[in-house]
Amino acid sequence: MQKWRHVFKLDPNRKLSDLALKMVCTSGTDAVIIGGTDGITFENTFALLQRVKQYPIHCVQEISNHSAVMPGFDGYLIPSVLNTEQAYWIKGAHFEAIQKYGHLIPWQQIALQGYVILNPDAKVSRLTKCDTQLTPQDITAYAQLCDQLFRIPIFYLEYSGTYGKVEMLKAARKGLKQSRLFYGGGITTEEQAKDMAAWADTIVVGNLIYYHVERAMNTVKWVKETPLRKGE
Ligand SMILES: CC(C)=CCC/C(C)=C/CC/C(C)=C/CC/C(C)=C/CC/C(C)=C/CC/C(C)=C/CC/C(C)=C/COP(=O)(O)OP(=O)(O)O
Ligand SMILES: O=P(O)(O)OC[C@@H](O)CO
Ligand SMILES: [Mg+2]
Repeated sequence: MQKWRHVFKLDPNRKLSDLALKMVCTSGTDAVIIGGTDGITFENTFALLQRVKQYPIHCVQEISNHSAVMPGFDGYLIPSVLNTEQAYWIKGAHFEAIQKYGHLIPWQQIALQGYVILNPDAKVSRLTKCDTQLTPQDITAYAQLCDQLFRIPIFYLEYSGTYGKVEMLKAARKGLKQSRLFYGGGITTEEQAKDMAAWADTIVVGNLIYYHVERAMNTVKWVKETPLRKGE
């Protein structure tokens, strides 16, 4: 995870042809994340994991509900939503999962992600009732909260389904010292990929795989050829 520059996120609740899956897994991306907001079950997660396992690519699960928790992944990403008032999405679901699986949890393979979700129309925003009306100053403060106070290893700026604002990414970068900065949301063009890759350590591409897989393949090179800027 410390070296990831580009990753694809696959949704077990969406159809993907064998050819498209092969393209994703042999694209040169650094890892495949399996997860999504709704309709995620043990069965569809298991089926997708088995398909991805045919390829020599790191595959991690991003856990969004208890019933899909599954052994066999190379690692686990656990979201915690920072810009919600609902404690359940910050730590409540996590408490329940630990009560259920505590004795089985491979702690060394787990990383927490501090999410700030900024697209009000994404399913994940509606689910977690997050406050998306944030200023760049708010984003810098959330980044500091994540990094300096909570010491969470990943700060994830999430625009799922829509392309975000570079200014928000710059504001996040300002507040970070240790945490990695993930950006995900609406990347479809070379310019978008490069503009975000200049500020984020890791770029996550999801939806594009499902409607234009050839273009999604290009995002790997667009991101990887972009140098990372750490200051203005
Ligand atoms: C051996 C064994 C059993 C191994 C596993 C052990 C293990 C790792 C146990 C789990 C420990 C643990 C603490 C789990 C946490 C459980 C949990 C349910 C946490 C809550 C996570 C959370 C805040 C979910 C809310 C939704 C969310 C933030 C999802 C992240 C993914 C995301 C943002 C997807 C984007 O949404 P998408 O579906 O693409 O949306 P659009 O359709 O709108 O684009
Ligand atoms: O699906 P897109 O909009 O590419 O976003 C990627 C990822 O951040 C979703 O959780
Ligand atoms: Mg999605």
